[in-house]
Amino acid sequence: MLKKFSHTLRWEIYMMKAVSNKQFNISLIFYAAISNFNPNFLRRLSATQTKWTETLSATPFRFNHIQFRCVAFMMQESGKRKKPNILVTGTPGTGKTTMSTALAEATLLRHINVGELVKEKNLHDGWDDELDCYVLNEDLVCDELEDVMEEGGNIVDYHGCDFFPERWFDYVIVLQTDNTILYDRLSKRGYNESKLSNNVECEIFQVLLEEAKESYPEDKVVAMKSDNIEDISRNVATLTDWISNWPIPS
Ligand SMILES: Nc1ncnc2c1ncn2[C@@H]1O[C@H](COP(=O)(O)OP(=O)(O)OP(=O)(O)O)[C@@H](O)[C@H]1O
Repeated sequence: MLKKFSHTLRWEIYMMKAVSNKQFNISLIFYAAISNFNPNFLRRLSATQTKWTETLSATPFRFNHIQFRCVAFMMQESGKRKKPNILVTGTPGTGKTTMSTALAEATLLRHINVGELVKEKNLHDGWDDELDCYVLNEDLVCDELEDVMEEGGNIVDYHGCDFFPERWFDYVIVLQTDNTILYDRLSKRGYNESKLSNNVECEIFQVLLEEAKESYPEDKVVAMKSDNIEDISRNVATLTDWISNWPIPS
């Protein structure tokens, strides 16, 4: 009896901490729901009724009324992020890494350079000689990022955007650069003629902007000019302002 009580109490303390830090996950939630909790504790947690109740009605779990509300509340809370996630995309050379680094310094958000991550963690299916780059494995990349994206507070930098889950991002920034400036930047990198013209054409036809508009709601997608240092400073200031005013969930 005493053993059961102390086990329950330990879980209650753990759950209270998890709830206040918003660090719970679905398995923990179900554990809570099917555990023998003190009704007062469950009542405290279930103060908020949510639309998750409809989802929960469809599950095979049999909850009592209080457990049901408790789980609904925690599921709703677990879907919220304390900090926004930002995707910075654009043709190679438009300045994604340069701007993301400066933005991460200004906001203390985490900068994730997907190209580097793919190399570092082997999240690819080998090297493409023709395109002169790794063939990214989208499933491996998404699996690798899922947990940190759920947490929030990430600046993801990649020259593609259509394979990430839409729900991950609060803002999608598409950097754009004047064609001749981009040509010069990519020549300095030593790109061969075919890679160079492919990328400049991609910029001329605004391929990344179209991809972003097709993959995310229009109000999340913003194009920003990135021709010179002043553009970077202005973009970083604008984004820092958005991030600091990003709604903290109640
Ligand atoms: N707004 C800018 N003004 C001046 N120079 C810039 C600007 N943005 C980037 N550069 C320069 O262009 C080069 C490419 O920048 P960067 O590596 O940030 O581009 P990227 O979009 O991240 O490229 P990739 O997709 O290949 O990683 C760097 O030498 C950087 O200093």
